[in-house]
Amino acid sequence: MDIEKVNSMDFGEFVDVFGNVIERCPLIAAAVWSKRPFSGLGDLEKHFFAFIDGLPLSGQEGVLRCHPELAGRQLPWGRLTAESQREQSAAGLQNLGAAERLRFTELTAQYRTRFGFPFVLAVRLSDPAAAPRELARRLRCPPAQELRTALGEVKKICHLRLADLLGEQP
Ligand SMILES: NC(=O)NC1=NC(=O)NC1=O
Repeated sequence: MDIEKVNSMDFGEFVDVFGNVIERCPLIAAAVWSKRPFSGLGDLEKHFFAFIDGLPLSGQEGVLRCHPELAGRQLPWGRLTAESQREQSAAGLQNLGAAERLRFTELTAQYRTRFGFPFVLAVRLSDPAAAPRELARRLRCPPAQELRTALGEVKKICHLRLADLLGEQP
């Protein structure tokens, strides 16, 4: 899809297409539509990122809370969004060994207890085997720093999903 097609979309079409580039946050696409016309992928994602950056802390935490747990209970039951299902399956998280999955589950529970939102990682850009180590590392970060890190991962996921939709190299 080229940027001219994006700029020609009415509100409903735009939200249908871009409503899940930020996981389960169609409101962000609904707001970004007003910023058209876009000059390209970079301009489009700049507006998605700006919306997130402009949210109050409660809103930024809310965006993170809209993300499914990594390799969580939802994965085998297919209750993830199509994008998350694709990303998490491709990352091979469901292939974690029993011991790894148990450690990962324990760490994600500790993470959510400490920060109040799920551990978010752009799995397409990470080595899934390193995910438990990355989770253990981030678990020790100060909350304000971890919020910024987690939102950075949301932006990476957004970039990848936008690149897919526009048929561009991520
Ligand atoms: N909690 C998460 O990190 N979720 C996800 N990361 C991805 O790359 N896709 C997801 O669904």
